[in-house]
Amino acid sequence: MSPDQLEAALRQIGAERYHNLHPFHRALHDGRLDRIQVQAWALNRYYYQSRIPAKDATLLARLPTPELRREWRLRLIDHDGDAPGTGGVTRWLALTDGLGLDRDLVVSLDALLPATRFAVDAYVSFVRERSILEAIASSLTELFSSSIISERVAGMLRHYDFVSPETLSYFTPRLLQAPRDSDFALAYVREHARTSEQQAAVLDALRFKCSVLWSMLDALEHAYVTPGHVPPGAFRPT
Ligand SMILES: O=C(O)c1cc(C(=O)O)c2c(n1)C(=O)C(=O)c1cc(C(=O)O)[nH]c1-2
Repeated sequence: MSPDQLEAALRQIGAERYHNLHPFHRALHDGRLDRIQVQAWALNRYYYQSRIPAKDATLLARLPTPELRREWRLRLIDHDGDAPGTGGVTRWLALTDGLGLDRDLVVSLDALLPATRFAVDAYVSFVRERSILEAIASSLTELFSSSIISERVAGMLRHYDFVSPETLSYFTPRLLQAPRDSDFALAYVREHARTSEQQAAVLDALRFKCSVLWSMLDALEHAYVTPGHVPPGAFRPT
C-alpha cells in the first residue's frame, strides 16, 4: 500500500469501529441518560484518563531519539500538567466534581467496573509490549476524537441541566491537543509502516484500540442501562 492508501485504510477503520458509534455514546450525547448513568461514565472514564500518562511514559522511555521524545513528552505535560492543579487528569476531576461524585471515591478506583480496568490495562500493556510502530499507531483513535468531543459537549450542554461549560472544560484543550498528536502519529506511521507486515500490524493496532474504547462502553451499557447488572463492588446509584 502507498502511504495514502494506508491512511485511507486507517480512516476506514475509524469510520466503522470508533466509539462514536456505540449506543451508550449515542444515548449520552442525545440526552437519554440520567445523572447516575452520566456519573458512571465519568467515574469509569477517569481510569482511562489517569492511565494515559503511564501509557505515554512507558512509550517515551523506549523512543530512540531526542526529537521523538520531545514530541511525545508533550502528551505527559498535557495530562499531568507542569504544576499542581494543572493538566488533563486534574481537569477530569473537575468534571467528576461537577457531576456530584465524591472525589475520594473516584480517585480510589474502588468503584470501577471490572471491564474498565481490564480494557485500560490492556491498552497500557499493548503500548509497553508491542513495537514502537504499533504503540504509536494505537494512539490513532485520536484522529477521530475531535468530532466526537464537539458533538459530546454540544449535546450534553443542550440536554442535561446538571452539566455546565465549566464542568466540561476538560474537553476544550483536547480540541487542539488531539489534532496535534494525531497529525504527528499519522505522519510517523505513514513514514515507517513500509512492508505489508508492518502495515497489517498498524491496522491491527488501531482495531485493537477501537476495541478497548468499545468494550469500556459495552461494560457501562450492561451495568447501568440494562437494569440490575451492576457488578459486585462497582459504583451504585445512591
Ligand atoms: O473523549 C473521547 O472520546 C476521547 C477519545 C480518545 C481516543 O480516541 O483515544 C482520547 C480522549 N478522548 C482523550 O481525552 C485523551 O486524552 C486521549 C489520549 C489518547 C491516547 O490514545 O493516547 N486517546 C484519547
